[in-house]
Amino acid sequence: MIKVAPSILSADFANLQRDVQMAENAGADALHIDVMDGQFVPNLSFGMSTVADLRPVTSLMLDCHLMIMDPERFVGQFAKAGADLIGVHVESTRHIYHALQLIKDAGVKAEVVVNPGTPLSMISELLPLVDQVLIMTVNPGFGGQHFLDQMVAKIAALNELKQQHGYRFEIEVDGGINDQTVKACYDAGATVAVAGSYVYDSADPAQRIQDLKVATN
Ligand SMILES: O=C(CO)[C@H](O)[C@H](O)COP(=O)(O)O
Ligand SMILES: [Co+2]
Repeated sequence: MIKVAPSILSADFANLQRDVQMAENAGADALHIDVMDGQFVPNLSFGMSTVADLRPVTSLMLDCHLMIMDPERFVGQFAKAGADLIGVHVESTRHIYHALQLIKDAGVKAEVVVNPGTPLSMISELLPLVDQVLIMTVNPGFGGQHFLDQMVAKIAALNELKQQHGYRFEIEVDGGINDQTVKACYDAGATVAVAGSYVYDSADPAQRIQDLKVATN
């Protein structure tokens, strides 16, 4: 069964505590927090103060997906705010290895993220270091986009590398996840699924979290 990390990008920001606690009560495994700077992606969202405010209201693991340029400038502050895992895009910095080392030095789980157009060869040297790899299944920046089917082969290729070398990282997928696409990702080797609009744009978001789990059971 896949682990589910609802993305609060599609939550009601005026009722964020309610929407986070709903996810926790519904059996979510983590909370996905999309941080955008208007530079790396053409959108703005949350910062570290949102992470700090959410920390005391949930015991869910806080999975912070940084879609910002030169993320090494901020990883210390996100760790201090209460992040449990910090994801940085390989495309967002000249010093990705250093950024991941900074995350680990801060005592937080480290994740490398790859955009749809970025080949896995860009992250091969990083695989022994990371706790999680995030394969973007949409172009980053917005919720509610369509899943890119071509990414299923990329997930399978990453899982092949994982098995071949005995790596222990989790494989997360993000973008366009619903009860159909989650199964294709799970079958290809994904272990964690982010879902924003599928969960929060529903009349019964708690049921949707369960639906994702049932689809991969
Ligand atoms: O990183 C993201 C966008 O850049 C979001 O996590 C993702 O898009 C979730 O939204 P949805 O499930 O609606 O596609
Ligand atoms: Co995300």
